[in-house]
Amino acid sequence: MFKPLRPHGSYRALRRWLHSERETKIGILGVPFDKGQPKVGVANGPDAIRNAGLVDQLASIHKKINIKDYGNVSYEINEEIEKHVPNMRDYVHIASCNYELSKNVERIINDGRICLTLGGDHSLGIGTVDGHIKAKQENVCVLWVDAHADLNTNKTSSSGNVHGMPMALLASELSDYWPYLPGMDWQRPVISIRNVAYIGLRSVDAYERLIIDRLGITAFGMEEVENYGISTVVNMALERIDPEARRSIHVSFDVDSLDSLEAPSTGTAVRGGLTLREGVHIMESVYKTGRLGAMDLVEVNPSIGTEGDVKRTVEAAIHVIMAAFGHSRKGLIPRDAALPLQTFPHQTSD
Ligand SMILES: NC(=[NH2+])NCCC[C@H](N)C(=O)O
Ligand SMILES: [Mn+2]
Ligand SMILES: [Mn+2]
Repeated sequence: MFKPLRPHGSYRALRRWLHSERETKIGILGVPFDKGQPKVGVANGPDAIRNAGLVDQLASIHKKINIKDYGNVSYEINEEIEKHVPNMRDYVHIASCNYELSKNVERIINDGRICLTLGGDHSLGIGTVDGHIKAKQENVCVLWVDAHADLNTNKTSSSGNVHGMPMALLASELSDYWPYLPGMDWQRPVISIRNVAYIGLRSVDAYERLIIDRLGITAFGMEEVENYGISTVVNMALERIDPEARRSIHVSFDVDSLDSLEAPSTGTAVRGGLTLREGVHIMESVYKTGRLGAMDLVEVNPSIGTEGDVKRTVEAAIHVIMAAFGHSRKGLIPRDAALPLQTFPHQTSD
């Protein structure tokens, strides 16, 4: 079925490879952006995650983790975009911020790092997927882990919130459904929807459902997670979007994919979602492929809920990120260390 990138050798060698320390270079990018949805607070997501100790925790996974924090993306309003686009709130901000974001993501990946983008709302997926594809010359597939499909166009959206639209802007099959978007010429509808899979869906608008069915989009909703189990679901998703196991994987992880009991501090929480264990399982599976190219962790809103809710949500986000970069619930074998058996006291021979 699904073939992880691995050295040749025995099953034991493969197991060892999967559960040992692996050189991992990470570039962290914060996007304190909230204009893709109406609630205040989500712009503080990146700093809430950093302040909870993200970098130290990542560094503690093992010694071969190399982390560089590139800080937060800042952008200036592109004055030439005076045109607004119907039913896209704060369009000018969306276009300007994602332009900077795409360039930053492209640069971080070209620096040889896996780009970890901390949101901010999910409209930033426009820039991160675009930058990833530019850096990898198109050879990218996307796993969109979300309660929502984020597949509305400005004609189908009932909210006008652009965080409900990024996938529709990225998909080449939907390019004819958009009007000309001033200031977005850098953004090509870069990816075929055949290279995209959803996991976690449970709040899908009518037109989004129509598009998913018409285009035959790979979509594993909560029902499929129940029917097959998360392990089979991730393997099937990767098999569909990356059958030859050679693409760079982009995971866009909306924290609202998790059940609202696990991640209450988010703008559009939906009950009945993934457990934290399932979220972690998804990222462990992606890590094992060795082909994670970029990950977004979006929609953490520290202004929603109690202090305890915020803490739980941020911790959940960090668990999911840790799994993506090699933290193993089984424990890791130090790659170079030989077992110092002679030093175990119970093994001395008398
Ligand atoms: N990234 C998100 N949380 N998106 C929620 C989208 C909700 C709804 N489908 C809309 O278009 O407004
Ligand atoms: Mn969502
Ligand atoms: Mn989303």
